[in-house]
Amino acid sequence: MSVYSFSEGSSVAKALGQYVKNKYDAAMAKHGKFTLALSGGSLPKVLAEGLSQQKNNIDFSKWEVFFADERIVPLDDENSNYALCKQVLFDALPGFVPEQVHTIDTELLKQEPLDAQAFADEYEKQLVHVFANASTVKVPVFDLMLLGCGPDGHTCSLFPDHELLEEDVAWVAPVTDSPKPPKERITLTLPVVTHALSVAFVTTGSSKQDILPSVIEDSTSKLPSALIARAHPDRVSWFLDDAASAKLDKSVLRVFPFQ
Ligand SMILES: O=C(O)[C@H](O)[C@@H](O)[C@H](O)[C@H](O)COP(=O)(O)O
Repeated sequence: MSVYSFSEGSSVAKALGQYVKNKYDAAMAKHGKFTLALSGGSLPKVLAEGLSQQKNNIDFSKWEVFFADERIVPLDDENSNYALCKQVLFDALPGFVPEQVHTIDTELLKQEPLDAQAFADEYEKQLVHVFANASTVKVPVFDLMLLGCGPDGHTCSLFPDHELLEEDVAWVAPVTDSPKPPKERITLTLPVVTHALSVAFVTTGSSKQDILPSVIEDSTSKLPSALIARAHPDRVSWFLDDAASAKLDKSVLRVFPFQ
């Protein structure tokens, strides 16, 4: 696991931009596109700042973007992860192809009562379509997952002690009891997240400093972020600021290698 900590948010953003560009280059060399899953929360703004410094080096039309989790709300709702990403990323950087940014199917919002499972099933179909040559593969393999980590150790919409941590069949699952509002969401499941070629957690601010030692240093932790980080430690990077990393043992911190 590579854990990086930076003195300020702008340095986290710059390093994240360099890291994503590096993963994008590797994916382009391998299969001519870049498959990415994105979380909401604070991540999109940090990512946007980092990518704005790389925009002349990246062809965003080659990006195939899914949401690692999404709230079941209209796409222009203030709670929509898509709405936030549209504002700071897809409209702000040149070249994103709308058909390659995969949103929840808002037609399903018309159904009463709301059927979260239907949203998950439809989103899984979009994954099947994009990862079509995955017909022989049990799980889609993303080039990169960009995730947050909540103060309770949750990531995506996978919450501590939740039954979804046992899910080993579905690629996308409904959540109807999210402790973080809104309650209704869909999320990629652990099998999908842990099969990604690379996973980066982007976590800043002092509200994260108490949980990070359990997530990063405790090899027995059952917290969702820890389960992902431990699945393939060599594929996992953490982008922290010094406020978030304050309670980590300094020996876990690495020097950021990309320039
Ligand atoms: O839709 C969501 O709620 C997010 O995808 C969620 O999983 C987020 O990544 C974490 O809660 C961390 O959020 P912050 O970075 O804002 O703390």
